[in-house]
Amino acid sequence: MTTIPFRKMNGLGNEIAVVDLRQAKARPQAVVGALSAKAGLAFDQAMVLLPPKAQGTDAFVEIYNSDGSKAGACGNGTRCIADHVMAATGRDSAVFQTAGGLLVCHRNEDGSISVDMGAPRFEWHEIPLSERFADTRFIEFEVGPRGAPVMHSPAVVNVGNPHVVFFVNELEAIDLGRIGPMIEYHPMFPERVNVGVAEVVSPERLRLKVWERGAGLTKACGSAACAAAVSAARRRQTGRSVHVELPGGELHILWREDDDHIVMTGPVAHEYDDEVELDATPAGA
Ligand SMILES: N[C@H](CCC[C@H](N)C(=O)O)C(=O)O
Repeated sequence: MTTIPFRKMNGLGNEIAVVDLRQAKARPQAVVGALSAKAGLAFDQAMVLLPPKAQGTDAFVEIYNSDGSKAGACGNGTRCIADHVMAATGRDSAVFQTAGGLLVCHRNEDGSISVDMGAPRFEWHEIPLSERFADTRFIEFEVGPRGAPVMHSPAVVNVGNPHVVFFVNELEAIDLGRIGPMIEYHPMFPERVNVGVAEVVSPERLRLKVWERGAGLTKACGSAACAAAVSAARRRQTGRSVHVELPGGELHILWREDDDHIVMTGPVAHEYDDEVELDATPAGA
């Protein structure tokens, strides 16, 4: 029987389980399966730290949604693992590598954590979108009984993971719990997609709610906040520095002009430490 410690955290209510396997010999999938089966634990994402593969990084990170699918980015989860690593090293910076690229993190004077999420990607194949829809001008979805508000002409962007962002005049009119899965699984998105619905409050402020790929409605989604901020700025509806209000709280997003990188800043919360039991001896132990 192998026991693996984990740390339960959250980023604005986005439920995160942090598992540090840099010194442990255990298969990430087995650990995530044990976390999913653990009574009383609910998480949106599990952030699994593995031994670093690149010089100058603290860990290679695998990101698992609650449905077991893997993701290339998780903004809220990255702030959580940065807090975990900085608490252990005593440094105020941390660097991670994921399938989506490098994530450079630092702690600010006020205790918040900033993450350089890299540059956004907009090309059809980078989102990715299906070639079947290459001549599509825009995506339109009926979102309620006939005549109800229809969302259309969304933005699509990859910030390490795929996002589609609809801009609406009244966020409350959209039943994202109902239409989120319809869009997440739409054939236009061969790797599925995170679905954001945003309302522009001012040139410096957005309101956003998110249906997450592989996790459903969450209280906050850092990468979706990045996607919405970049999309609003591209449409000249906001500037490049915006506050994004999510159901769980507020993030600041800066889309830098000089290097095109997106910097997300926000809080983290450490809830408790616990452990999970792994049945069989891990392969390669
Ligand atoms: N559901 C996302 C991963 C987690 C994103 C979110 N929790 C965040 O804070 O960015 C995906 O499958 O791409």
